[in-house]
Amino acid sequence: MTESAASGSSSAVLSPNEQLLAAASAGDLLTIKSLLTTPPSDSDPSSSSTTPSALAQPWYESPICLGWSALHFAAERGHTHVIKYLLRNGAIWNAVDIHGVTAGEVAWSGNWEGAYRALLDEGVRQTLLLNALAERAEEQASQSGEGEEGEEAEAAGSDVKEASGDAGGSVAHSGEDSDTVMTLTAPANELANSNLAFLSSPLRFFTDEKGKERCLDQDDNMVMAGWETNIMRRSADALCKDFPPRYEVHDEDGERRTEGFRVLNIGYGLGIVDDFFQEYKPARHVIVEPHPDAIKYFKSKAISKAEGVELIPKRWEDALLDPELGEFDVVYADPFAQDYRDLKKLFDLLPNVLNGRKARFSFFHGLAGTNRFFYDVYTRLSELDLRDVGMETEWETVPVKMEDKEEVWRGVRREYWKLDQYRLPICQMSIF
Ligand SMILES: C[S@@+](CC[C@H](N)C(=O)[O-])C[C@H]1O[C@@H](n2cnc3c(N)ncnc32)[C@H](O)[C@@H]1O
Repeated sequence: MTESAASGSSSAVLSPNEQLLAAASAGDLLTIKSLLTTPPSDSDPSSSSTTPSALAQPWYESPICLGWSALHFAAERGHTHVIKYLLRNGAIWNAVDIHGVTAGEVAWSGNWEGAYRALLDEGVRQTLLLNALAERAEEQASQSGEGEEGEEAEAAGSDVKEASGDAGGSVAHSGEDSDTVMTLTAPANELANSNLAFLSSPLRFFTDEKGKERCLDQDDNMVMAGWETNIMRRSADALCKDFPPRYEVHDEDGERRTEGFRVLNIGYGLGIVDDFFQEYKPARHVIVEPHPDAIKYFKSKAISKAEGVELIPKRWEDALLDPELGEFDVVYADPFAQDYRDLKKLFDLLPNVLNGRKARFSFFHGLAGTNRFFYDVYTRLSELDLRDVGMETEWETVPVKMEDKEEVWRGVRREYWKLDQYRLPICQMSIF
C-alpha cells in the first residue's frame, strides 16, 4: 500500500489519525510520538485538558484502506522501531483488517523478521498475562465457592482443536465482512465451546462419499477426520521411535510377564493415532475417553480387544489424578471442546504420569490453526508453559496437503485448519 493510500489522500487536510497511518508507513517515529502525545496547534487553546479527538489514537483503523491500523502500515514496511513504540503505547497487537489479516501476517509476507518477532513477542506476552489473570479469577471464584465443577473450562471460550485464537483476549475485527474474516473462537452457543456440553451431546460417526471415516458433533463441527491421518502418523512415529516392542520375561518363580513401553492417549475419536501406536506394540496402551458414543465406537473396533489395551471411561481431568494410573513412556493428548487454559492444566499434570527423562509427550497443536501469526503465538506460548513444568519442546514441521479442501470441509460448520504446515511438538522432561 502506498503512503497516499495510508493517508487516503495526498492533498486533503489529514486528521491526526490519518497522519498517524502515514507516519507509520513512512517509519517517522518523531511524528508518531508527537501525534500520540501533543495535540495539534489548532486545537482549542482555552481547553486545559487534551481531548481524545485532538490526539491520534494508536488503535485507529482506516475505514478506506482495508481497515488497516498504524501497526499494519508499519509492518508492511518493516519499521520495527515504530511497531515497538506503537505496541508500548496502546496499539492492538491482534487487530485484524477486513480480511482477517493481522499486522503479524503483513510483516511475515514482507519477510520482515524483526517486525514479525516484535509482534509475536507482544502477542505471547499479552496472552501469558491474560491467561494468568484468568487463572487468578478462576481460583478466586472457586475459593469463594462460585461456579460448578467444569464451569471455568466452559467459560474459557476458544477450543483447542477448533480455533483458540485468543486465549482470554479478543481479536479486533475491524470489518463487517464476516465471510472473509477468520474464525478464531467457537461461538459461545456451540458445543465446541463447552467440554461438559460436548460430552453429553451425541456424536455422529459415519463414512463419507470417499469411504473415509468422520466424526462430527451435534453442531456439525468436525471432531476428527481423515485429513489429520498424516499428522497422527508422524506424531506416533516421533513419540514411539526407539522404544522396542513388548517382550516376555520369566521371573524367578517361572511366571511369564510382558515388558515394554507404555502409552497413554487422551481422546479416542476415530482411533487413528491409537492404530499407529499399536504398530509399535506397546506393553500397555491406555486410552482415556469419556464420551459414551466414542466409547461405543472404540468397542466396535478390534483394538478394544488388543493385547495391553485398556480404556478409561473418564475425562483426563479425573483420570490423571488417579494415583493408580501409573507412569508412561509416551503420552499424547488430542481432546475436543477444550481451550488453551485446559491444555495448560494438562501440562501441569504431566510430571505425574511421565516415566522419567526418556518419556515423550505430544499434543494435537490445532491452536489457532486458521491464522499463521496466532498459530506462532500459541506455539511459543505452549513452549514457555511446558518449560514451566520442566519440559523442553522440539518442533517438527509437517506439511499439510489437503488435496480436496472442499471435500474435507463439506457439511462441516467451521474450518479449523487453513495452514500449510503443522508444528508437531515433541516434549521431554529436562529436569526430573
Ligand atoms: C479429536 S478426537 C481425538 C482423535 C484421535 N487423536 C484420533 O487419532 O482419532 C477428540 C476426542 O477427545 C475426547 N474428549 C473430549 N473431551 C475429553 C476430555 N476432557 N478427556 C478425554 N477425552 C476427551 C472426545 O470425546 C473425542 O473422542
